[in-house]
Amino acid sequence: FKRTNHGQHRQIPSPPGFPIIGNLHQLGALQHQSLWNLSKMYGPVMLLKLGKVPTVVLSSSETAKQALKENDLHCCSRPPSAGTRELSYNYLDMSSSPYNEYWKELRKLCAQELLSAHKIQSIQPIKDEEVKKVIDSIAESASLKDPVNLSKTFLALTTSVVCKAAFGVSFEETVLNSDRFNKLVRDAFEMLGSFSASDFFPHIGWIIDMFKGLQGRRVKSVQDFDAFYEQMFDLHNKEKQEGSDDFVDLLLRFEKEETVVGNDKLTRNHIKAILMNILLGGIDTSAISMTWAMAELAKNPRVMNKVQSEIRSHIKNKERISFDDTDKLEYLKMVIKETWRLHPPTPLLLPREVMTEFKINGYTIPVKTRLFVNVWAIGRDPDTWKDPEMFIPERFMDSNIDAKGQNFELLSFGSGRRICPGMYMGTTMVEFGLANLLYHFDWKLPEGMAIEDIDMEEAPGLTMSKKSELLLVPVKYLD
Ligand code: HEM
Repeated sequence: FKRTNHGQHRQIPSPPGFPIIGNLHQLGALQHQSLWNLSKMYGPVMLLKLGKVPTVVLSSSETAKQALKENDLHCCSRPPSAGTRELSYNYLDMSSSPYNEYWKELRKLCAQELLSAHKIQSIQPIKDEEVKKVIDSIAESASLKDPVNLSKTFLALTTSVVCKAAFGVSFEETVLNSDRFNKLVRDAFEMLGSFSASDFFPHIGWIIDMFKGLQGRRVKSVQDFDAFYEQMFDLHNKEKQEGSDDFVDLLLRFEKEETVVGNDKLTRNHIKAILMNILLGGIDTSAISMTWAMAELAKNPRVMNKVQSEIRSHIKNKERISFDDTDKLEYLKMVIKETWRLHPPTPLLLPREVMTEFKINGYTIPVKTRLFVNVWAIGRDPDTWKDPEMFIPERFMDSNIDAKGQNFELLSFGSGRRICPGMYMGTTMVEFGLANLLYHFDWKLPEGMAIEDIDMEEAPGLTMSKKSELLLVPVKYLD
């Protein structure tokens, strides 16, 4: 890195580090927060050495735009990582595949066949049914005046919707509701979120991972998932339901038709890797978004009242909210954007790897540099946002800013070639889930709890969930 920068290039500002570990010790448990604090001293383009890996962190909307828009093609690959290699069947999935023909064709296939607006609208009956179950269960708690654990409720909701869309409705009782399946998903999230030494010390890190037992746990997690997928494929082949076209049905059809992706025919391993993306990309992010939104609403009764009035005046006395109803809820959409500004579910996006040298703010970013975009920091940048720490959805009134990847102030889904392909699925899930819970119930704090007691601490991990579970007491709105 030094050689490339020597003489002819300006040095990228960089905090001093130690030999071998570089700046690793400066990454706290909440990496986006540590990096934000460092960026206040070293600027919006900052170089860190994480173990052996040169890493550039971008912390302003302007520098994010230079990378993700003006130079996207130079930096839209992904770095190799031991954790994702195992879970992705050697990078056969969308999120960890390097930028190449295979990734381009896979992404196109998934965008058209699995995650298109048309396909997502076709799974609306699944959402309707799952949300209805949630409402019935909350109504029971309301009649007993019991608090509801909203963190768990949202996670269970998104798990059922994503799994039924992916694996089919008919296996709900036998497989998807089982403890075994829930544990599989939990373990995989843990693997992805855990610190892996081999990602920072390419030649010796695996030894540390082995001693820590991480490597063994990874292999076990993948083996368990593999067995689960095989069981699913068998069930789909044996008990094919007429007219059913869940994601597994579609992918097995592509396999049968010998569909070519990149240079390979689609195999079972490709299908497993794609399903892994759907599960790990789709479940957590939407549930986290809904939990943070409800926590902010509980903390801000004015906003809670305003969003509920909007929903209730639009829906009137209908028993169920339809998919189309949510489209008209402008203030709810602002509440969600404001939630994503302060609590982006993936605060550093997914890491990118530079493929060809380019410049940001006049600094040269060499090939193979790892790139993080600190979306969390950008959402709190006082140069962009007035009163950045305050939850004020009205800031989006009369503003064109949305989270679809063109406004670099709000990058909850990323931007450029690697932008989240599940954006429509995620957004509609969050809008629909929140609209229903806010329409059917008022929400009070548990007895003895004051607004100041709502804890907004974040939990460490690849995705940023609320550390303590959110408990609120529902009061039924209509009987
Ligand atoms: C509120 C919900 C969601 C949020 C906030 C979110 C956020 C993100 C972010 C920030 C990225 C990285 C973008 C980048 O590197 O520039 C990403 C990538 C990805 N997301 Fe999502 N996501 C959500 C829902 C979903 C859903 C529902 C799915 C699939 C069912 C999904 C699948 C993926 C995949 C496969 C990638 C990797 C794309 C690639 O590298 O080509 N996400 N998501």
